[in-house]
Amino acid sequence: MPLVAGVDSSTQGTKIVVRDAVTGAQVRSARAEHPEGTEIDPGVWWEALRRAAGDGLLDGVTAIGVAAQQHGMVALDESGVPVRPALLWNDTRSAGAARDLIAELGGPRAWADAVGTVPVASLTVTKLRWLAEHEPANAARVAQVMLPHDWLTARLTGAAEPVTDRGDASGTGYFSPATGAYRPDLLRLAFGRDLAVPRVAAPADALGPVTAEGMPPIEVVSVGTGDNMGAALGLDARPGDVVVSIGTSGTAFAVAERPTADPSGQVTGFADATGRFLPLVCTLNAARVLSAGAAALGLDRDEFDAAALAAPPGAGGLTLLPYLDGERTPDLPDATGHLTGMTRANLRPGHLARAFVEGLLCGLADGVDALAAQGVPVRRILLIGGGARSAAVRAVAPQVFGRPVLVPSDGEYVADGAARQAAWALAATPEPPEWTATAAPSTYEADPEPVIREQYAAARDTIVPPPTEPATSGATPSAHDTRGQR
Ligand SMILES: Nc1ncnc2c1ncn2[C@@H]1O[C@H](COP(=O)(O)OP(=O)(O)O)[C@@H](O)[C@H]1O
Ligand SMILES: O=C(CO)[C@@H](O)[C@H](O)COP(=O)(O)O
Repeated sequence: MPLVAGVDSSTQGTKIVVRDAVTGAQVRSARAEHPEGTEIDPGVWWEALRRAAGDGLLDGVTAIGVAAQQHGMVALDESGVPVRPALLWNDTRSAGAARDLIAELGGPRAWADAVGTVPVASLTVTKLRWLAEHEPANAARVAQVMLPHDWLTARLTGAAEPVTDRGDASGTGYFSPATGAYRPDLLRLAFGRDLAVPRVAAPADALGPVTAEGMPPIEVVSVGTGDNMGAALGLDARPGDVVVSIGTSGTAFAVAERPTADPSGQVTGFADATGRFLPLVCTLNAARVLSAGAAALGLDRDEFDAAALAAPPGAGGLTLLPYLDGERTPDLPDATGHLTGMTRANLRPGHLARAFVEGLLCGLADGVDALAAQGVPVRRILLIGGGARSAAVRAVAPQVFGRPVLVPSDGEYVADGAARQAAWALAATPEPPEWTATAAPSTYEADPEPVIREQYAAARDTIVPPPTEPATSGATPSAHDTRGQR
């Protein structure tokens, strides 16, 4: 049986799965951690990949693909050496650059029309501006810019010409998913001059063999993609499915046949890994809200979940706005968390734990509303990512989203998507292979508890300014919307 491997190089770690190319059955898997931080030497990703791939994990593998955290700026000199550590998607130092770039192009709508996305600090284009302004000596040495998955794919193949896909390219801010072409004018606007960028390959292209020293002789490397695009492919998400991922980032996204262009900036109009589109909302605060809450309360994960589940919906009036690392959606890069509604009666560990779980989920429910406002159909919600392993998250999610929530069997869906792309490149078929060896998701149901989102919306609206450009494709701008209480 031919074997394929998928790599997920995400913020907190590298995960690799090896699957049967035909059925998709999982054969083995491994992971290696990344250090904390919002900038990192790309070599650390490579070493993590090699560690995870150790002990013969990739023996017998015929094709491999890499999906990685989106947006990270890997800026390289003439000889392909990084001029500085990569700035990651969750680094907010370029928030001022984002504001400047929006003004210089003529406002948020101009950006949404140009590239489907209004820049925030996460986008590569703003990091290039920051580099040009704050580190001119480094900027002067930059010859080419690429994304984390592009860099890892180039390390695997050793190819002189770096390659990317339209999914990951769509998160740069200088590529239009609607036209499928780079916007070198926007790169120049940000950086002041041209830079070499990777060639955008077709979704199922096969790039050639792995040539990296110390790696097994794998025949085919696929084009790879961004991690959220990888998850959509790994889950085989179809129109009507909204995936809510609780990893380092919180994301809500859906596969769409048409591009989106949300001038309110809440929905980023990305491309997917199959030739379609991937409207997406991303928050900076997700699974680590749970670990921060548990640490503050001196509880382990299970104790934290049990405490949250013992408290009532709405936590007796306690509400957390979980902007612990600043926030991206809503666009509040310098925000901190807010805990409101404290009384002597609700200042108890269980109520606090519940407020952390509810605050995290309400931010993502706002994201689902923002997708719906762009015309994205919401028929099923699929919950994935490390945070979806939490019993409290699984139980509270249907109360917050106001509908049942499906939790696919525990797995690494980003890595699975990269593996499925590798199998696609191997098969050279028009569509990705249908994998049959996937378990049915578990369904979590509960009565909607509108009080949770009402409290959250009231707290949020005291600090979130109304959008300067309202969302246009749907009914209501979501940052001030509690329609998720269906
Ligand atoms: N049972 C659990 N309950 C709550 N959080 C969890 C659980 N298991 C893992 N996590 C959290 O999930 C996060 C990792 O999720 P993952 O989706 O792998 O992130 P990323 O892809 O960004 O590296 C970590 O912050 C970890 O603490
Ligand atoms: O910036 C985004 C999406 O636009 C993030 O979703 C990153 O792609 C990082 O993902 P995780 O490490 O949380 O999976």
